[in-house]
Parts: sequence; C-alpha cells; structure tokens
Amino acid sequence: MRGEVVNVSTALTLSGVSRRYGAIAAATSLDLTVAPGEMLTVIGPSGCGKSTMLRMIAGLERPDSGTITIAGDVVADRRNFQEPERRRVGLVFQDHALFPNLTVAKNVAFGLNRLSLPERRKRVAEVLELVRLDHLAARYPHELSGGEQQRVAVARALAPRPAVVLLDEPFSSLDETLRGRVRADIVAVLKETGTTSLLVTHDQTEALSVGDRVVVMHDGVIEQADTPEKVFEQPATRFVASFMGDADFLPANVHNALLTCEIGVVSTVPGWANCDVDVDVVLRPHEVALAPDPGASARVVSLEYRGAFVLHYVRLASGRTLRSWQPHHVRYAPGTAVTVTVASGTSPTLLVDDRAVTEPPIGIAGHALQAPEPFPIPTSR
Ligand SMILES: Nc1ncnc2c1ncn2[C@@H]1O[C@H](COP(=O)(O)OP(=O)(O)OP(=O)(O)O)[C@@H](O)[C@H]1O
Repeated sequence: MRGEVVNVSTALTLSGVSRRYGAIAAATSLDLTVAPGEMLTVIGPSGCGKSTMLRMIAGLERPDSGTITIAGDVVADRRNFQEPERRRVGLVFQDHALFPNLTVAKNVAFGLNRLSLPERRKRVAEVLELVRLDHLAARYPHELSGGEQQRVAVARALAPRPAVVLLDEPFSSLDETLRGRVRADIVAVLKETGTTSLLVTHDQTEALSVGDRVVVMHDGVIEQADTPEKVFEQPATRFVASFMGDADFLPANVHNALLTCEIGVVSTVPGWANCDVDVDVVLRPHEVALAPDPGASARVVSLEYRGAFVLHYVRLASGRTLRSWQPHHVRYAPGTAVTVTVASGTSPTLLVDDRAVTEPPIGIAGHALQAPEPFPIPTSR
C-alpha cells in the first residue's frame, strides 16, 4: 500500500535537545535530522540515553532544552510542549503492550477515535492486511504468537498514519528463530509504506543490516549518525570503532604519507605527505593477516572458534594484543610464532586522541614537515 509518506522535507528534527535526571545527563545536545521514509537504527550501551531520546520525541518526557520538530510542527521547545496524543508519533515497545481484553481489530482501532465507524473499519482492515493478519482480526492477544502480537503492535502504530514510528527494542522478546522473520516482515512493511522510523536495538548486526542510517549513542551523546558502511568502515570516534564490531588499537605514526606501527608499514595515507604525526590505528580482525614464521616475535595466545571463522588472539613483542580472523579450517595453536601484517587494500581509521582524523592534524600531535619548495625561488643579488 502506498500513499503514507509524509510530504515534508524533514520528518523529524532534534536540535540541541538535552535532558538531565538530577546529576545524570541522559541526553546532551542531541542534533538529528531524519528524512521522510528514512529508517534509523539507534544503538549504544545500556544507559546511554536511547530510550530518553525516544521518549522525548514521543512526548513522554520533556526536554530541558532544545527543539523537536515533527513533520514541520514544533512539538517541544522552550515555550511549547505538545502532549503525546497530539503528536503524529506511533510507538512499538518490546512487550507489545496490547490490550489483553480487546480483539486484534479493536487494539488496532484504538487510536482512530476521530474517524467515523466505516472509516475506522476500513483503516483497520487496511493495516491488518498490510501486516498479513487480516484473518486474525477477531482473536485476542493471548491467542497469538509473539511474532503475531508484534505485528499487531506495528499495525496499531501505523493505523493513525503517523509521521514517525518509534520502535524500542521491538524484537528482543522474541526467540532467535522467530526474531529474524518478524524483523524482516516488519521492516518490509515500514519500508513499503515509506514510514519514517527510529528503531532502538542492542544488536549490532540488526543496527547495520536494517538501518538506512545508524545512530550510535554513548553517555547521552550522539557519537555518529551515518550510513552503516560509514559507521563500520569510517568510525568517527574510538568509541564507535570499538562498539560497532571488534577493533584493536595500535600506536602508529604517519611519516610522509606512510603509516607504520609495531607490525610494520600498514598503508599509505594519501594527502598526508610532508607530515610526521603520531596517531592510533584501528585494526579490525578481518584486516589482520597471520603467517606462521618461527623467527617472528608475535605469538598466538588463544583461539575462539566462531563457526565461519576462528578468532586468533596474538600477542605482539610490545605485549599488545591484536585479533585476527582466520577461515574456519585454519587454527594456529597457542604458542605459534606468526608474522602479522595488514591485509592489502586496507585503509584503516586513524585516531588522534579519541577522534578519527582524515587530514593531518597539524598542531595537535606531531608536526608538519617543511614542504619542499616546488620551484627554486630566484634570489636577487
Ligand atoms: N526517570 C528517570 N529518573 C532518573 N534517571 C533516569 C530516568 N530515566 C532514565 N534515567 C537515567 O538516564 C540514563 C539514560 O537512560 P535511558 O533509559 O535513556 O538509557 P537506554 O540507552 O535506553 O538504556 P537501556 O539500553 O538499558 O534501555 C540512565 O543513566 C538512566 O539511569
């Protein structure tokens, strides 16, 4: 079914939105712009402020400062605060939160009081068809599976044609087998209807595979809001690098565009000619190659079998540890001496302090070398 897209240039905007609970800064100066039809996944450690952000968008919490705009309406700022029922926001929670004493159809009809009875019936039928539950309209929630209950919750959220749907860990109460299927069904419905949505998850794979963009939060701050590829391949901070996938960090140096660290030359860094800068290099296990070599100083210390690959922990001469993925049939026994290199084609993230840098940070760490003069300068005598 089409025609549900909200026709405004941004569906949701947060601008400098903050919220404290006493001494706890649950959300600090959040800035986020969500385009109509975009699906954002929101991820971060427990207590980082994900739910607080969702609750402020829904109107269940009031920001201390900042502005929230939904489909062109300012719903919260210094002067205004629109109540949740007046905001065009649909909510889906982990526990479905269906009314146990109402049928599926009545649960879905719940937010449609303003429609006439025939309009309400039509809309309920439409959204139930959308989530492929039209045949279960007369059932009660306890007569449904967990996945079906969650699809009802999504139908109920979509029924009033919200500008934004907020889903707070909607799949975490489902078992592993069901989870993938329900997630695929629900994501398909949200995409098909062009619904703008924010989906909170604890699952990195879910965040990367489902989101058009991924919002990574830490300590009440948005550390990065970017495409899944950028968040994984070009993390903006040390935290994002280590939270989204496995990452190890080695002290390194860029000298005249050559990145070197304890394991040798890692790569060239175009644009970093004429520099001598100390950085940390981020290395992911799939980028680290191993080759047994009795003369090498690095040693395999342990292995973890992960099914498709075997994670090798390697101690370098300095005592630092790197991790390396090896194919499932490769196992270098603990104690094996190995040469460690970086897989060709890798362009690793470089950090100065805790932030990624793409240009030489002159004046922060290290220094720019004197550039050779391109032409001899004529001297007058
Ligand atoms: N009503 C409240 N009163 C006091 N502190 C609160 C309240 N709600 C949240 N907090 C605190 O604010 C911080 C952010 O909480 P929030 O629930 O937003 O985190 P979260 O990222 O959603 O966590 P989780 O993944 O565990 O659900 C936490 O330190 C939490 O203890």
